[in-house]
Amino acid sequence: MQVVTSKEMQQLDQYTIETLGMKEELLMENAGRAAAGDIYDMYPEAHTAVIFAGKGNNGGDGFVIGRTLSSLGWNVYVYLLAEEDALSGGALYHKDLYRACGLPLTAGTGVPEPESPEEGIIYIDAMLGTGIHGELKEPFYSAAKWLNSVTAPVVAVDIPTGVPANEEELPGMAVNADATVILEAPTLSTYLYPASHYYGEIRIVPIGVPRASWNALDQKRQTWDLTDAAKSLPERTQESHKGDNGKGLLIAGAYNMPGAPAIASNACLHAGIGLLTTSVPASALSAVASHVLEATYFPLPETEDGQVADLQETPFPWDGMDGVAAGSGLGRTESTRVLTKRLLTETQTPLVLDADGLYFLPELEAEMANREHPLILTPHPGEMGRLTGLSPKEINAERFTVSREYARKFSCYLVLKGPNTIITTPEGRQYVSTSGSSALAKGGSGDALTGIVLAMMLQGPTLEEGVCNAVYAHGLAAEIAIREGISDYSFTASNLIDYLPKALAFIQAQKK
Ligand SMILES: NC(=O)C1=CN([C@@H]2O[C@H](COP(=O)(O)OP(=O)(O)OC[C@H]3O[C@@H](n4cnc5c(N)ncnc54)[C@H](O)[C@@H]3O)[C@@H](O)[C@H]2O)[C@@H](O)CC1
Ligand SMILES: Nc1ncnc2c1ncn2[C@@H]1O[C@H](COP(=O)(O)OP(=O)(O)O)[C@@H](O)[C@H]1O
Ligand SMILES: [K+]
Repeated sequence: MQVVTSKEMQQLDQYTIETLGMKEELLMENAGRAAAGDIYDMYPEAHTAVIFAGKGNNGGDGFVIGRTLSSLGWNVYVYLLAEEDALSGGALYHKDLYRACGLPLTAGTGVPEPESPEEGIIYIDAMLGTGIHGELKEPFYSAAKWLNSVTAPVVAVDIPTGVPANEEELPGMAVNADATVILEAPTLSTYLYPASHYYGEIRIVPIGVPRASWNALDQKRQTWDLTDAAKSLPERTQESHKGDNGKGLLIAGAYNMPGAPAIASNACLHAGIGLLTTSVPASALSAVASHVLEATYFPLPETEDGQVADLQETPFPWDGMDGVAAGSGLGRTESTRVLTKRLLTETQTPLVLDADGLYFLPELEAEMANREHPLILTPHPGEMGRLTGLSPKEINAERFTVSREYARKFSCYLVLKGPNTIITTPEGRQYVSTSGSSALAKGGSGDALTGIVLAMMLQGPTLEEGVCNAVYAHGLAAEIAIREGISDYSFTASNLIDYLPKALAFIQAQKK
């Protein structure tokens, strides 16, 4: 599923109408019909739709939805928040058709009187869609406020009115929908927070935009969902041996941080790696090994307090590896800086850096730029802030743009974590993972992700797909755990590791 900006959506629309010759009214008919069908299925007990329509195309969709739901047996009322003569194009055509069908319409700039709550009423927000600019003006401001006060379900068409489509700051007022029926493709704000909270349940309906229109659009941003994971996750062959499934080296931890390497190692092993060597400061080894039986170990020299030390001459076994991951729990000492520099310059395989492994990168930009082998960085917004000099708030407001600029600048794969983690390739292709749960907002979740990325990037089929699958499976494991009754209070990275086998089995089952 492609993810677009409002401008890209307009280009798609324009190509379909002007170049391919599909009538605007027909495209709107398709859109409204698809949305109405979805709303009808979503609320089998409902019998009445109260639709708030604007004067643009979002309002035009509202008239089609009204007419369609009426044909399906519902009572419908449209409140047009504009004078009737303000409409033009497809919206005017569908308003006239709605009226010609004898269906009720109130036009003007007032907001309807509040009604007593009644079972079976659905409010539909078809006021503004991707055409919004800036703060909501009247009468939409009051109408949005009014819709936010009703107890009945509110379904937004395409975008909740007031929410910008792109990476813009949320205005003071927006419709807080229970569900949003997105037409054809989601826009950026669907996957940006806090904007995404306003969407409620996300439902995406195809509206029949021809493939030719999509092919003409130069855009490289999409979701990564169950279908993508199932399609790309390679089948394990009967005759494979451990060497075929990737040999990885994980460098992590300290005497007082044995959890990070233990979690990352277990996650890596459960995500399918053939052979794992875990490298931890010597005094942490027995604690880690007692939790991870399947790894082999490469102890690191350490300081008196059990942190990595003096790694300048350490003969790391990376020559025999297919991939290396480093960072979690290493600390931010000079030794970590030395290690990070050696990793960037000496490893001849894909390299994953996370947590403390990201800390010294602003001092090692030349080494990053000169690196010839794939580099995969997995920062959370705080770490991304350190890499870019921006605040986490600024990062989250422009997650797509910030990730793309950084990944292209340093030719790296960037996994910007958070709800709807974004994976960006060195060429600027972007994937938004649709899996995840707020249960993951706990120490250790990131360590688990590092391990899963190390394992899955080595499974392929390409590194890009492997990294996307790692992020997807990580989020799905948390979702399944919550679905099966684990409280999001209690959920830990250990639960995530326990549920990873179910998540992978679920993805594999979709292949059948
Ligand atoms: N792109 C596509 O492929 C399709 C889009 N359709 C619909 O078209 C919508 C976009 O339509 P439009 O471009 O006409 O735009 P909208 O219907 O979102 O709104 C445009 C109107 O809102 C006003 N407006 C903008 N910002 C405002 C603010 N802050 N306060 C008050 N009024 C404001 C503008 O002056 C303009 O009159 C989509 O969201 C979707 O619902 C569908 O009809 C068909 C297919
Ligand atoms: N609210 C949330 N919704 C979905 N995923 C989340 C949420 N909060 C955190 N995550 C995920 O959990 C992981 C946390 O990683 P990180 O912040 O590095 O944690 P730590 O370093 O403590 O292990 C990331 O994969 C992130 O995407
Ligand atoms: K809307």
